[in-house]
Amino acid sequence: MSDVLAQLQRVLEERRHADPQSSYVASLHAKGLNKILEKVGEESVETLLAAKDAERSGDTSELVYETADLWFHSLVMLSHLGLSHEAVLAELARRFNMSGLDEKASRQVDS
Ligand SMILES: N=c1c2ncn([C@@H]3O[C@H](COP(=O)(O)OP(=O)(O)OP(=O)(O)O)[C@@H](O)[C@H]3O)c2ncn1[C@@H]1O[C@H](COP(=O)(O)O)[C@@H](O)[C@H]1O
Repeated sequence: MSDVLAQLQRVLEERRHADPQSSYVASLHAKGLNKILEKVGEESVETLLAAKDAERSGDTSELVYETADLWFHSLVMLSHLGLSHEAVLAELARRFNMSGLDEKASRQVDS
């Protein structure tokens, strides 16, 4: 499973130059950043609503589905701007062993 993101990244890169008529990802690239951001926003809201439903019902299947949509559209956004999931994974790795509370406190001292 760990190379799912790498495989998807390769497809997303190929789609940057593909025919928009033949590919959903290519059609998003062709429509431009605002359309991609609109989809990221839509999928964010759908994920929030699915999380509330999951808490209420105990059924998490819709939450997994919507989170996959959100991750997918976020990856399209990064790809559109010449970035990949690797930049995000590197940032998460950089944060290993860094308490979120300590990180927040260090920002408050800086500002
Ligand atoms: N993982 C995905 C993936 N997840 C979600 N989606 C699409 O994202 C869209 C989600 O938007 P909505 O739920 O809002 O559905 P919609 O109403 O059809 O969307 P809009 O018309 O409002 O834009 C749907 O069209 C889904 O099919 C995806 N489309 C593609 N991929 C991956 O990207 C690869 C390349 O896809 P193509 O570019 O289509 O070949 C595929 O092989 C997959 O691996």
